Amino acid sequence: MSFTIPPSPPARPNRCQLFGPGSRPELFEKLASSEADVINIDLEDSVSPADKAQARANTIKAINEIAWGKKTLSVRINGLDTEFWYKDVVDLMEQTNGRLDLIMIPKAGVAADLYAVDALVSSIELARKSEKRIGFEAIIETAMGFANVNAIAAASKRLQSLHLGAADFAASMGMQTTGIGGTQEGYYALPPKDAEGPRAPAYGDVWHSVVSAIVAACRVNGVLPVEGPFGDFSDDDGFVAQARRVATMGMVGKWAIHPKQVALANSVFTPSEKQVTEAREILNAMEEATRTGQGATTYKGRLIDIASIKQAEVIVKQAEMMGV
Ligand SMILES: CCC(=O)SCCNC(=O)CCNC(=O)[C@H](O)C(C)(C)COP(=O)(O)OP(=O)(O)OC[C@H]1O[C@@H](n2cnc3c(N)ncnc32)[C@H](O)[C@@H]1OP(=O)(O)O
Ligand SMILES: O=CC(=O)O
Ligand SMILES: [Mg+2]
Repeated sequence: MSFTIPPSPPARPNRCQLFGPGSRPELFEKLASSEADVINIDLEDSVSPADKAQARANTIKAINEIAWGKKTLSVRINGLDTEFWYKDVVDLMEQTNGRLDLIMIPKAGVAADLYAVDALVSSIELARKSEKRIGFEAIIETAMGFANVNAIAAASKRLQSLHLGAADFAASMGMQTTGIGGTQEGYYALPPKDAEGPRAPAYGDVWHSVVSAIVAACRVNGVLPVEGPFGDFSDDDGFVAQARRVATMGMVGKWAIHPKQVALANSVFTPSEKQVTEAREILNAMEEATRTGQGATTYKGRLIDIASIKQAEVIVKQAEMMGV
């Protein structure tokens, strides 16, 4: 271990974040009664420019009037290149009753984007003598955000989670696709021309490098790494495959852009009984090994050692936090 110990991320479940446009108030009660851990009311790209002011007013009313229970409540503000964002922040903070938990900053490109929002939020909190400190979420969804992900992850003490926004990311990177998340038709390799057997395409994971960069930046800075949208809500298997891939890579949750995706995300990001049992058995086996002076032993025919304790603890801690 380095002499520098990374901070721990917030200890709250973040398996699924359900989004709904601020311009569709008929959805708000449905967001509140869903099984998602986090609710994101959107003022950005799901709201047309003509509806921005009304969506903001709807959102403020909903924060104040709806019973959100134990949910983490977040609002995605407009980008820092727009005329809307400052008023999103000011009105949300001045006109709500303290129930708002997080502000989500889209298209974060440089650390100073978070600094700017932090300065505004801090000033409003000071003026209002507010005891609660609003947290931030930020989306990595541009080439610039990808290039600066480590600085962004370290930019503000308010930052609680970093997200991959596949749609804007694809556009910003000039990727040849209109698909939002998941396996992309053009990203495949073929076996060599003279290899034996059928020449079936093997699809690769086009999001792998940015997911990996986000996870590492988050883990260094005590921030939760979260996967963004999967646009084709008719494809449950595709959603689950994408979610399982990023869960295996270290992400803790995924967005739902339709209510049918909530249970899918919750099932992937809640450790299964089998995983938890296995993790506990590994911890027991290592306890026994330590008692007999061994650093390494075998479990189900495979090597486990002191590093296995840390791996197993990740799963046990997740399970304890989620009450499973
Ligand atoms: C892509 C990049 C991004 O930035 S993603 C993040 C921003 N986007 C969003 O917030 C979009 C969120 N989703 C939506 O607006 C809608 O789900 C879309 C995809 C447009 C589909 O809406 P709609 O045609 O009403 O769906 P549906 O008829 O299949 O609905 C079935 C029942 O579920 C409800 N529903 C729908 N969407 C939500 C939602 N987001 N949250 C909660 N409930 C939702 C519908 O009202 C409908 O309910 P009921 O069965 O009539 O009672
Ligand atoms: O904001 C999300 C995205 O995919 O773009
Ligand atoms: Mg986006």
